[in-house]
Amino acid sequence: MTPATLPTIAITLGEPAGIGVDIVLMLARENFPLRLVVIGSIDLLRQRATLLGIKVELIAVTLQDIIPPHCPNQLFVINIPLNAEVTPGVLNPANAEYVLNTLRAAAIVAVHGLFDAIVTAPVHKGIINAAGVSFSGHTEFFAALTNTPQVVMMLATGKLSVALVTTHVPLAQVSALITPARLESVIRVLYTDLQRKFALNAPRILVCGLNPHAGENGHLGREEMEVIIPVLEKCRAEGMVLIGPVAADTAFTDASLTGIDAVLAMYHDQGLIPLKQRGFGEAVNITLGLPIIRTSVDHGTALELAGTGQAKPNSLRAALHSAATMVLRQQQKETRHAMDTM
Ligand SMILES: NC(=O)c1ccc[n+]([C@@H]2O[C@H](COP(=O)([O-])OP(=O)(O)OC[C@H]3O[C@@H](n4cnc5c(N)ncnc54)[C@H](O)[C@@H]3O)[C@@H](O)[C@H]2O)c1
Ligand SMILES: N[C@H](C(=O)O)[C@H](O)COP(=O)(O)O
Repeated sequence: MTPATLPTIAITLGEPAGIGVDIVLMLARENFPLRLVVIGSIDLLRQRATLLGIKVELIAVTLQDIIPPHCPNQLFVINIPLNAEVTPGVLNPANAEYVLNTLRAAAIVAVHGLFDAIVTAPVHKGIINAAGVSFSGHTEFFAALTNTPQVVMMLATGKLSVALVTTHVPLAQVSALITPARLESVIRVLYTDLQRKFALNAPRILVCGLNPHAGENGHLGREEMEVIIPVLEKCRAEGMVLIGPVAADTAFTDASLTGIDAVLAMYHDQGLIPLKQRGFGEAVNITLGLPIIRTSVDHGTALELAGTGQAKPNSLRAALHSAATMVLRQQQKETRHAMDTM
């Protein structure tokens, strides 16, 4: 790979009192073939680097600057100033707007093609809401910012990829949200992005039921018969390979997962408990359906570890790698397309 084709990736620091800052600094020590730009507070990076004893050169850049390939112990930073001083581990609603500003800046640069992808460090949903801003997650925030009607949250580790029909909603609302229209559009986004972003020509998707034993023919719940089965039949008629709805309790056994490219779970914990059981700390969160490439870590802000040096950067490393792979795949596809049309 020549330097000219290296992906340029923007990485947001997330909640300033959390471990996002720590793991970005830890990763900066490593060598990887990318151009990396951190979007966040340069003062915060400096203070946390001192606390952790990490020697790193922090270089402020603007959108006009050309970003060189990453060198260990060096970070290029688009500085977004904090609103208040930060104590590691201590949340402060005064910095909620700072966090949102980093996300807005990242989305803008990615949408305008200045950077190839965004990787996000974890934010604290509760403190943003406590500051008076309704916020349920990056997934929904980036969907709204980019006017994307349907996005899909998918987490992946090793050979297991799990996508969700509903995301950050109270459990009591899940059933009402599983409508034929939502399920069909989630399946279409998942299917298309598995093809586009993961180079799977004919993805095989295992679909979980909502109820115990996938409803037991309507005796334990009717969502399978009234919503899930009709939608699967409609999509199958177009050639999609959709298996299910299967009982979710055995959907994640090795036998059930054989030959499966992704599992579609009906709600957050149905899918993410087995996924994180398998690979917590190593998995990647990918937002499908967006006009930009966005990945993230599989963990939260771990406030108790901020500034201690105990946080592990593995999921962040995996998120960077996954974003870079998708960028390179897209570049190759565009090159092939350009050559085909010459
Ligand atoms: N991508 C994101 O922005 C994201 C993802 C998940 C959770 N969150 C948010 O994070 C906040 C805290 O969530 P939580 O407490 O449920 O989960 P958490 O992931 O922060 O912590 C769960 C456990 O895992 C440990 N842990 C987490 N990351 C680690 C790492 N990199 N290295 C070592 N140990 C690690 C923590 O110490 C804790 O014991 C919540 O506001 C939640 O919404 C954000
Ligand atoms: N649901 C995710 C998880 O459990 O890892 C997490 O909350 C992050 O979601 P966003 O990427 O939407 O912030």
